Amino acid sequence: MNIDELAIEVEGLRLRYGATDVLHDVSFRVHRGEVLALLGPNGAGKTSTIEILEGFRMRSAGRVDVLGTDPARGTEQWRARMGIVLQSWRDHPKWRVRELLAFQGSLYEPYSTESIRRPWEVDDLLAAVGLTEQADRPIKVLSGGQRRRLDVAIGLVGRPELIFLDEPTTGLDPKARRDFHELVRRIRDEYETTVLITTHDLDEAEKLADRIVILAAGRIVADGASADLTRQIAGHDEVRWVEGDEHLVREVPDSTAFARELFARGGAEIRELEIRRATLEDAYLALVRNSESAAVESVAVMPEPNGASR
Ligand SMILES: Nc1ncnc2c1ncn2[C@@H]1O[C@H](COP(=O)(O)OP(=O)(O)OP(=O)(O)O)[C@@H](O)[C@H]1O
Repeated sequence: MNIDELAIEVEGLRLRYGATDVLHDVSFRVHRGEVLALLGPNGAGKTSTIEILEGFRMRSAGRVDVLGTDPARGTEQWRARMGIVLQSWRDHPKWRVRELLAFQGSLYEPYSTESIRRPWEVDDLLAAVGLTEQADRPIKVLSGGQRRRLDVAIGLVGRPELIFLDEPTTGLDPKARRDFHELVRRIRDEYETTVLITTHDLDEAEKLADRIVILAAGRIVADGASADLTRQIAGHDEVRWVEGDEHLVREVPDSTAFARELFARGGAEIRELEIRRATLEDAYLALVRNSESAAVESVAVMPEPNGASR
């Protein structure tokens, strides 16, 4: 894999619905083989951004390049190199799981190449998404989580080089969610698939993504590895303790040094010391709050990485 190759490049993207700007000057890049999580509160512009990248929505301004092509001029051949898993499930109640995947897969046969054999063999794909037992069942009898796995399988059947996953784990139980995370790691590691995932689950973003981009009110407010976002934006640990009758709380940059000083000063008086490290959720909430209270400049947390941090 050429780690310097870009799968997605977005520069100065703007989108306007009527008189309202919903994306203002959005710029980010995704390297090939990287997992990027796009986070942001409801209405931030995530789905609009993804739809522009997929070629389903026209932008108002800016430059967009996805797998070497401007999505506004994407051909069928270009589209066949991408997989898409939408938020809503398209109903095919009478089809059986295997039949549907075989049919969807057949659409990709003309796009098979020497290096990427399309489609994904159905039994292997069923095993990869954990639907082997449901292979011959009609879709209407699947549980919500099983349907979600089928959505993911439909997104993968064409062996995409780039897959868009819009809130893919909504409605999955913890075991299915963990299986799904393993599947994403596998398609990245074994097939070098680039993954762009939107989620409201910060834990999921932290576990899965090489990099996180946070969008708030149509602007990028952070772009970096999750550990860097947490450290550089939230940056402070919370220290709680009881001294005499008083319950005290401080936010400090270095909790170890603070605790040392505290004991040196207070000695036997200090009880119930608790230290809580800032989490990605703290960083996220701080950023979204800032962006709501003021027009914040984009925060480049990390220099553009030389590829995925694995
Ligand atoms: N067709 C449309 N016409 C007018 N406004 C729209 C249209 N589609 C979306 N919007 C507005 O654009 C903004 C961004 O919407 P978008 O769906 O991209 O947000 P999102 O980040 O995906 O939100 P969620 O997390 O709720 O899915 C919202 O304010 C939404 O109301």
